[in-house]
Amino acid sequence: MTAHRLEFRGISKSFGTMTVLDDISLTVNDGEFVTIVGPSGAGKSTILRLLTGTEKASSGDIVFDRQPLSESAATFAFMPQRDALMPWSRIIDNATLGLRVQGMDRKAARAIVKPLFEPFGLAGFENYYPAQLSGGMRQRVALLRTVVQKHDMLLLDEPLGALDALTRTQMQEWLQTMWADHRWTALLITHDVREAVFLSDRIYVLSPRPARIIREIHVPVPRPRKLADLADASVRDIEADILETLLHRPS
Ligand SMILES: Nc1ncnc2c1ncn2[C@@H]1O[C@H](COP(=O)(O)OP(=O)(O)OP(=O)(O)O)[C@@H](O)[C@H]1O
Repeated sequence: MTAHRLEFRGISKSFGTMTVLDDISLTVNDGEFVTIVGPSGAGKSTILRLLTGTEKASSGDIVFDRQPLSESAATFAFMPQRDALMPWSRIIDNATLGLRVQGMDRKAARAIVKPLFEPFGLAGFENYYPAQLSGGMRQRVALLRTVVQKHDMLLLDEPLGALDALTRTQMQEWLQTMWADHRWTALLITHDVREAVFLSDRIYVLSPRPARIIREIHVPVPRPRKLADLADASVRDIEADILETLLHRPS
């Protein structure tokens, strides 16, 4: 039987008279990479804010490991679109920040983070400052800071959105490899359909606001994936299908 970690059951959310989310039901299974794609302003970030506790649903239930989220001890590691690194702190201190906030002392936090500098392509940059790193490297620091935190699920809000196209593509390939190695349970939000197809096991497509789920698409491409897989006809069909849904949404 599939192990759902996260379930949204009929979630709606309004701000005043404006309905943003309308009867959203979705699941994320253990070790699964799920992506939500949708038009700008549809309500994608609001979905993540319901999980981080910044917003509350107007109706419906959020369940984590079969418990209401409000009663569960689930922890989410959240990575925002901007890297949000502290410019005055060295990379090692930025990378350990999440662990320090969770109460770990500096030595223990460094011991966890340091071995990951190599696989994250950051070896030798421990004592640099964020301004001395490229955009792609800064995003890797932000992701490193996110994944080392004690978490049940990663929440990624357009984590590559601020990068140029080439760096973004390189980061997608790198992120895919990292995910294949670690199998974090992950919920990604993106506008980028190719990115969604390349990274995900499953994709939910949202309508414009008020956001409803209008498609759920499985991506049956074996892992590990290579960028060349995107050229495969079956993958291009999935991408075209999602774009068609977004552009000419069925009622
Ligand atoms: N706290 C709030 N109060 C009032 N309106 C809000 C609030 N938070 C979000 N909204 C509105 O809800 C809608 C959805 O916002 P949200 O940020 O979830 O969209 P999004 O799909 O993530 O957008 P984008 O892709 O452009 O980042 C927007 O119209 C936004 O203005």
